[in-house]
Amino acid sequence: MITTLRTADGAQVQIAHNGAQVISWIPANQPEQLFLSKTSSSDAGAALRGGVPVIFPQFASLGLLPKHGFARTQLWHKRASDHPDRAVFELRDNEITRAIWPHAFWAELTVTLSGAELEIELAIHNTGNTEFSFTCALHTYLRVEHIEQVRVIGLQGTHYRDSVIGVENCVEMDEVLTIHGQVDRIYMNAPTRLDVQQARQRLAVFSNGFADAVVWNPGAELGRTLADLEPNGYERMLCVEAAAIAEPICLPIDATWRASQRLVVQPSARSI
Ligand SMILES: O=P(O)(O)OC[C@H]1O[C@@H](O)[C@H](O)[C@@H](O)[C@@H]1O
Repeated sequence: MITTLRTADGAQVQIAHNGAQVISWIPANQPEQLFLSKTSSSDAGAALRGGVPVIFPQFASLGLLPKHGFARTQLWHKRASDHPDRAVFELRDNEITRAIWPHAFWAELTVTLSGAELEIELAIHNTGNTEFSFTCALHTYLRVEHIEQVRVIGLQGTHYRDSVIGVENCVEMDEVLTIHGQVDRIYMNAPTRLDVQQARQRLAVFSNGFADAVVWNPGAELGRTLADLEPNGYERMLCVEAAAIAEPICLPIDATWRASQRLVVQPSARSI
């Protein structure tokens, strides 16, 4: 099932209830901003390759749980919203989640749309009687014209883990990051604003409450091995993820943690 929100000025976002996964975002008078692979798996229990998968309670294979946790493959429940430009989804622990991760929780994803902006907020609440910790991410697949022409600005001086070669504590030297081949990095304590520049637009990626940022592109070789990535799909996508990985979030009983990612598009290289 898919929920579509539209604003009066023509912006539109689509969210699949499976995974509470945003799968399309078209700002007012702009082209589609999110990548969604044409060969995504439609199998129940599989996440779509693209949009904004919600990663919880474990990022990647950095722990004992299944890769990227279970939130992206669970069916979320859409709540009634009092705002036409906002959709709210929730997921509570159930038999499947407890078999993987023995904690009582409630997760809420709030998607808010306005003319040139999309905001996605993730909230996690501990409803159990022991504290727990988790890692998480909003695994945003940006749609790009061509990966080799994309410029990511804002990471210079930030420490990162290079997950391709498994090396910790690298430092980003470049003022402008360009992508050539496989890139898989966790930038720690990343700036709260990154800019993704292309010939015809600039996208500002703001994060609030997520300490880390992940930049991922599989490159040609790994891309070919991903059955759900369309041929040469790596050329048309770049993941810029808002994440909490390096310092897992420790949530006491009855506490709530919230963090968000906000995307703002501008047609030219003007600053926002
Ligand atoms: O193929 P998946 O499970 O969707 O994961 C995609 C990628 O997600 C990224 O966030 C990770 O940094 C990569 O290591 C991983 O390969």
